[in-house]
Amino acid sequence: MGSEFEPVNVNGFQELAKQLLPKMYYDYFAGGAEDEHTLKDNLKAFSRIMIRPRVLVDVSRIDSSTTILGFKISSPVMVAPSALHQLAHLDGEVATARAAAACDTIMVLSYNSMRTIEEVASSCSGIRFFQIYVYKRRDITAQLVQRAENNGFKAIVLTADTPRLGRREADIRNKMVQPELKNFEGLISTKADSETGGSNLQAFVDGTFDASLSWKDIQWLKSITKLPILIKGVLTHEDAILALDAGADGIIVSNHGARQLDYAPATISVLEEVVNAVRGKIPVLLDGGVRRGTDVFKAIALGAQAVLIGRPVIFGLAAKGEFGVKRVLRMLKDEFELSMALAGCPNLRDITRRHVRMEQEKRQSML
Ligand SMILES: Cc1cc2nc3c(=O)[nH]c(=O)nc-3n(C[C@H](O)[C@H](O)[C@H](O)COP(=O)(O)O)c2cc1C
Ligand SMILES: CC(C)CC(=O)C(=O)O
Repeated sequence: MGSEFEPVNVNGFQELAKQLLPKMYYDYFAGGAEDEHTLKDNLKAFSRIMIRPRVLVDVSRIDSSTTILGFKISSPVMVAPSALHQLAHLDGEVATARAAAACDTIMVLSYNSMRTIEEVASSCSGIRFFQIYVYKRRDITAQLVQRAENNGFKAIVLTADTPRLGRREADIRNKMVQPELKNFEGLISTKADSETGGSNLQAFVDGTFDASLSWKDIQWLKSITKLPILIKGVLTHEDAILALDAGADGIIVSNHGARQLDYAPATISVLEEVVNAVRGKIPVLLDGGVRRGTDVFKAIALGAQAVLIGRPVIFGLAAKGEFGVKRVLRMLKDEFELSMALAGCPNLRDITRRHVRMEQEKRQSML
């Protein structure tokens, strides 16, 4: 199988990426924390949910578009923030941004991107959010937030699940080296030496990230930006309520693609808990393990406004650059629209809780 192999679903891009990338980089992108239990469960939990299709509904027109924080997107599949895109493809985050814009969806740019905020912003028009970690040097985080705001980014995504780096054993074995990050040039060194001789990511995070960050700091974040703030990494109803109380404008149910706390729950298994706590007051989004249009359908049925995809984008980028990312986004949109048609839901608002059956509901099946 050479690089001529043409994937027919997003998993095919992972196979291609594995053939093409150096092992150190493929493992960094694909891997999860420790036993990778949650990594597997993010996928398995989707497969435990069944769809209850309705028939004889007029589905001659399918509209999968939706609105997130007032921004219209062509389907509820967005690009999750992920670091270091130039390790997948030379064009890096610029290619990803162009693909997202061409597919009329929102890209969340990672704080740890390799192309700068300015390069991405000037590469094409498109709706973009900016993801942040908070550094011990808060002035640096504040400067990046300001730059994102000045460059037309529309929201800030605060990643809340990374006070320390999860233990990614493949990276430790491979002695993964994080390249220096251009966004921070002249501000802070993003070079780090591993004390144990393994991956340097741990040393980098320990040296720069502020592990004291807590709910009260949302007020600080609000004081430095006018942009709406989404909290990424919420997995419980308790934290959903705290996010609401802190004045968050949105929640992303996420376990960081199973790269942080292993044995954290699969995201789709806790989505409903968060949605019920939020009671429609702010949008709830989800990422983690979305690989099929049917996964998107299940997340929408359980109350998500949209989903984000991480690895599929990186694998599309690694395999075929901007074109590969477009293919991934289009495949998921097409598959999602097919699911909508086959389940009897012409619009997103037609997809309801009654269109899915969770495993624990099997015995009292309404089918
Ligand atoms: C290689 C890689 C790098 C990531 N980097 C970031 C990051 O910089 N910031 C962040 O908030 N999340 C990061 N994530 C997590 C993603 O935003 C997202 O939560 C996750 O990838 C979703 O799961 P999926 O890969 O199964 O779609 C990263 C994920 C991967 C795979
Ligand atoms: C350096 C890391 C914190 C980037 C990241 O979020 C990840 O690799 O999951």
